[in-house]
Amino acid sequence: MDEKCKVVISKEEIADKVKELGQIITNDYKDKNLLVVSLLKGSFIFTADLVRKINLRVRVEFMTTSSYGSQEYSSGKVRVVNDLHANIEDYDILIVDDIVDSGNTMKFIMEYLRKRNPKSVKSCVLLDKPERREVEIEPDYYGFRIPDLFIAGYGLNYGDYYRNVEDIFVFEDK
Ligand SMILES: O=P(O)(O)OC[C@H]1O[C@H](OP(=O)(O)OP(=O)(O)O)[C@H](O)[C@@H]1O
Ligand SMILES: Nc1nc2[nH]cnc2c(=O)[nH]1
Repeated sequence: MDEKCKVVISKEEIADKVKELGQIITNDYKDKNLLVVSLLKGSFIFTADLVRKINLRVRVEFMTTSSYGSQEYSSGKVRVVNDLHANIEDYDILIVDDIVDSGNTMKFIMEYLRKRNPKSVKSCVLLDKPERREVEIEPDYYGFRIPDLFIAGYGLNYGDYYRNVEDIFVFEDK
């Protein structure tokens, strides 16, 4: 990272929060049949950390969704680039994503998966940006509420890069 970047949430704060979320989810899902559905690409790092803090027998599957392309605003059109092919009727689904911003992605995917008759569908995101909401949706679990900043790092991209940065940061000149 260079001097034009400012850390918004440090890797230490993220690690503490992920551990806390893992403990809450462990408790809430102890009598359920948990299937984590991770929305790529942005959630790959959060999912990898979160599922290791869930102390249960958990199945993990992935879908790839896209609505931003290289832009800083949602196109409003969510594309399922790679679908989930498993039969999910016996499972309690927890959709895991890095961020809820406009809400378009999470709302669309929750409705999309509900049509396949799972036992339950809930959402878990590390970041919630409520000021930018375009549709009505509240994540069931979230790590941090953040203001209207376009952030990167910890899985979130800027252009096609920066997903590997350990902290969550903003470019100060953007
Ligand atoms: O609430 P929304 O406005 O829909 O924004 C949230 C979505 O935007 C990002 O995905 P993106 O479409 O950029 O694809 P990516 O996962 O490949 O980064 C992010 O990973 C979420 O999935
Ligand atoms: N990288 C990145 N992707 C997003 N998708 C929705 N909001 C954001 C954001 O603030 N940063």
